[in-house]
Amino acid sequence: MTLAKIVYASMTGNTEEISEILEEKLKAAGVDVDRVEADDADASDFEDADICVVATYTYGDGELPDEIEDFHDDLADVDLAGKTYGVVGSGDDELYPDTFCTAADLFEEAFEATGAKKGSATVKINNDAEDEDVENLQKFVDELVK
Ligand SMILES: Cc1cc2nc3c(=O)[nH]c(=O)nc-3n(C[C@H](O)[C@H](O)[C@H](O)COP(=O)(O)O)c2cc1C
Repeated sequence: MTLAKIVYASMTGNTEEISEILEEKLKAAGVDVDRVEADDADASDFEDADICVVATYTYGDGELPDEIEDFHDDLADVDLAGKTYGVVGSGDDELYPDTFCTAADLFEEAFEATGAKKGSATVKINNDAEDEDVENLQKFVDELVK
């Protein structure tokens, strides 16, 4: 069976909820899911997954949250050739228009260096997921599993 691993960072709950939506939709598509908070995850965990997903908010001035920084940096040391990856970001496009979801962009760059194939365009969500975002997350999952 196909295994997806979702690693997420969330301070106030928006990204955690997004990761739960992703888990639910992947399971509905017949995929086994392992969803782990960044603090408890290691980049090498992705080595036994078929689909690798990161969901992260953006902090500071367009920065990675502290708790997912090591995970991000350690992706440079893993070989994910043959696997599919996808990234989802939560940010605030009104308060931080110039750095909206840039942590998600940093993960996309890191994944590109692992040899994994991008399964879907990065989904960027303004704070918590609304109906339109949930539809975009469904498309994201559909593309990752096909
Ligand atoms: C101090 C601070 C800095 C932030 N910086 C950014 C930023 O640079 N870019 C952005 O898109 N969002 C930024 N945000 C907004 C959060 O990423 C956004 O509220 C997100 O939904 C939080 O996710 P969470 O509920 O999973 O913690 C910032 C929030 C705080 C509190």
